[in-house]
Amino acid sequence: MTSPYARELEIAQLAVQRAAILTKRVFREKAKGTVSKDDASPVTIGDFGAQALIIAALRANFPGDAIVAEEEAAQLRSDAGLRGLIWDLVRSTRLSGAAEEALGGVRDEADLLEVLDLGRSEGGRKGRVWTIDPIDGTKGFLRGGQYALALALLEDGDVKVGVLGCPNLPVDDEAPLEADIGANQTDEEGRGVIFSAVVGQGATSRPLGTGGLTEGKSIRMKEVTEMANACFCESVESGHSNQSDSAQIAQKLGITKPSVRMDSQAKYGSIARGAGDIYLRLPTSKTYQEKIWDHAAGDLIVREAGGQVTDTKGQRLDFGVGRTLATNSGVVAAPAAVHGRVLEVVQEVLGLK
Ligand SMILES: Nc1ncnc2c1ncn2[C@@H]1O[C@H](COP(=O)(O)O)[C@@H](O)[C@H]1OP(=O)(O)O
Ligand SMILES: [Mg+2]
Ligand SMILES: [Mg+2]
Ligand SMILES: [Mg+2]
Repeated sequence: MTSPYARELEIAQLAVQRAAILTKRVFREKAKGTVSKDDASPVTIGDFGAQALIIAALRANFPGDAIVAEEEAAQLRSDAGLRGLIWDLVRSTRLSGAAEEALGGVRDEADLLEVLDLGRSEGGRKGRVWTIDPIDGTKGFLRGGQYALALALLEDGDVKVGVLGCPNLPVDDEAPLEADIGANQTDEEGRGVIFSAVVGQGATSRPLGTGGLTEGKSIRMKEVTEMANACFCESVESGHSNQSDSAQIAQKLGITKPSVRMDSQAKYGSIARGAGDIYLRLPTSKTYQEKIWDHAAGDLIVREAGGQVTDTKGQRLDFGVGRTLATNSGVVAAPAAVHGRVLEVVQEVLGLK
């Protein structure tokens, strides 16, 4: 008997692997087709292309499922030049060998727009919903830092399958955390990893390849025996997480090492394999609502690796209330044994208790 969600996991990983071939191609090109979105955040031809390829794979394999994805086609309808660039990339990106046969493709430019807009579901508490962040950490991607391709399956609001493709993290689960890597290191041998998890089945890492999936290794969070030696991760962007609050929290916890700053859900993957210990995301504004695609895959991968993930109020992240985590505030992810202590100090510093 195959285990639950085996097919979803396989297709999700292949879809992420194929889309990562595209984002890596875009990174190597000088012109990344960067445009600004309404909220002034950047989006590139890599974001659109990767989203189209991932949705095409879901459409071919799970046609009845809803999809909540970050990007939409609107900008491409009025910009034929940008649309053409993305179409060229999408039609020429494939996995090697038989793996490609399991994944559907995009037929033409009109289909490209249609596929991108399949990701406009409102999400919610009912049924199967995939959530996609084609490039999480676009700013990191542009800088030559960390970024992730994130894909998760929710069922009735709970994360059942999570996949994170991290093209610029070391394959080696034992490799130390790097604060930042130079753009010229992104293509070096030994980088590119996929983290994955299925609810109740643990978490795994494997090299990010270009064809079929290679064998995975089970990953676990590291046990924190002494808080002083714990290593915590946070955003590079001070607008995404309050770095002065986190410095105070670290100090109160007796943590002596400086935080490691990296972009994207690579932070969740890194703590899940014990390269780091704690991930804090502390609100910088009262009005910003975290998006479900920025957390769903990472949340499950960390929990399946022995971690606990809550918001700053101590509540589980609730992926069933729509496209955003409207009822949550920030993120506190840590090994289960020390999560309570970390949360206590977070609440002290943020004045929540
Ligand atoms: N004010 C904000 N607070 C928290 N996260 C934000 C904020 N603005 C944007 N983000 C999102 O944070 C994510 C990156 O997180 P990190 O800094 O940890 O890598 C991105 O998905 C980004 O969204 P966007 O995709 O719109 O840029
Ligand atoms: Mg994101
Ligand atoms: Mg994104
Ligand atoms: Mg974005």
